[in-house]
Amino acid sequence: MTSRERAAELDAVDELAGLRERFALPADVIYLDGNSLGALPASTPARLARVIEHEWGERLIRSWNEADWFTTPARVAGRLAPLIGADADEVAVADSTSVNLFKLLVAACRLRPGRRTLVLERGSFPTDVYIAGSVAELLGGELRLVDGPDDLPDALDETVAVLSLTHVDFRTGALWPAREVTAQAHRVGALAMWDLCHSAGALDVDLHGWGADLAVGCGYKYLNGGPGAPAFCFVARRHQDGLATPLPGWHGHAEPFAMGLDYAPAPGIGQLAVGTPPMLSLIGLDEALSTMDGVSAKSLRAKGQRLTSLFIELLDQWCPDLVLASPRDPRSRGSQVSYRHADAYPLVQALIERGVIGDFREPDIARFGFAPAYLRFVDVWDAARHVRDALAAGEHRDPRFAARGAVT
Ligand SMILES: Cc1ncc(COP(=O)(O)O)c(C=O)c1O
Ligand SMILES: Nc1c(O)cccc1C(=O)C[C@H](N)C(=O)O
Repeated sequence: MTSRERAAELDAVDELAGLRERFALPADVIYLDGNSLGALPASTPARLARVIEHEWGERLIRSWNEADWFTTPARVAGRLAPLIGADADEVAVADSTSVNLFKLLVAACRLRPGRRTLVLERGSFPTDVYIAGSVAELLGGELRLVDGPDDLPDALDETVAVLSLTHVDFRTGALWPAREVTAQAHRVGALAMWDLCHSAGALDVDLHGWGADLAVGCGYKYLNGGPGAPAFCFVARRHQDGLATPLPGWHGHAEPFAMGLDYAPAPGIGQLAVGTPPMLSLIGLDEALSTMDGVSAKSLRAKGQRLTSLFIELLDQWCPDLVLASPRDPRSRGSQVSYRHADAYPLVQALIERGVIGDFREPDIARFGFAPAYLRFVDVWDAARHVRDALAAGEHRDPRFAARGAVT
């Protein structure tokens, strides 16, 4: 790929090209941070304005029934399920990923009585490790951390209740082979749980195909639900009879308005609801998922692989000294590309000033996320060009960018 015209040709034959206009992206920005906060769907402002002004403002409490607020979580779960290879009644949309990790890690230990070891990867997103550590402490169990796939045979034994892994490494984009690793956990009788924060909406997640037991993920990255949009949980149907949440809130009660003092769980996945759903955020997620209606996870994944491969190919040519931190094989990589660089922080700031928004992750990672729903191949070409030009101009050494100001 040597000319921008070839990138434009790829856009011309891209079957997902039409999706871009469903998003409201600033004209002067190339947005490579959809793996942290997804873009705004064009129809979300009007939908939320209607909900605020009419459903909340005019109809007030009546909207819980009239506007189907009570059934919205299940409806949103139904829209999300096909993107993660699950059935609608195996998915709950509620709370944050952190809270859902807590609910499902405790539930996993309860589904495997007598076992109290939780196995996680040291490089997991930190919240996963914090929550699992707390669950281990509360249950009098052990948190065992592995460094990678080679450690699994030693770490997995008959004491393990659950192996919980982040499907895509948030720093490097490296991907766990989910089907094989799920089977490995099952061979010792453990459950396999997947954190899909960096997968849902960009990768061909296939929870049924993998044989996964449990999963969590967030709604505000590639699913574009908006900042702090509710997260999701998945519990395979075969585990739902034995499911026992540690957070028995009234929205997960079989009869919330009976207001009885005894907790009776709602059937199936329903008990994973806890308190009142954040309706505005939830409806934001509903609207965002409606922009993906009919879009297959497979086609998103295929485009994401081509976008990331093009970025790597261009930077290999133009900046051969850059150290790729992501796997070269697109099948082993999520929808992001990361580079290690001594000046990664100022480099990212310089790029942001140029309108190319990626992010920095400690200690030395410049991270670029490629949301297949709204990025074009010409964006990839332009972004790579900016990386080349910023480095060539020494902008990463500009003292203006040295001080760590931004936190995201
Ligand atoms: C892999 C992963 N897990 C968990 C989280 C935490 O999600 P939340 O802030 O919704 O709890 C994030 C992002 O913040 C993440 O990237
Ligand atoms: N959840 C975030 C937030 O509240 C503020 C800024 C960034 C985030 C993120 O989601 C970060 C993201 N999980 C990551 O992979 O780094």
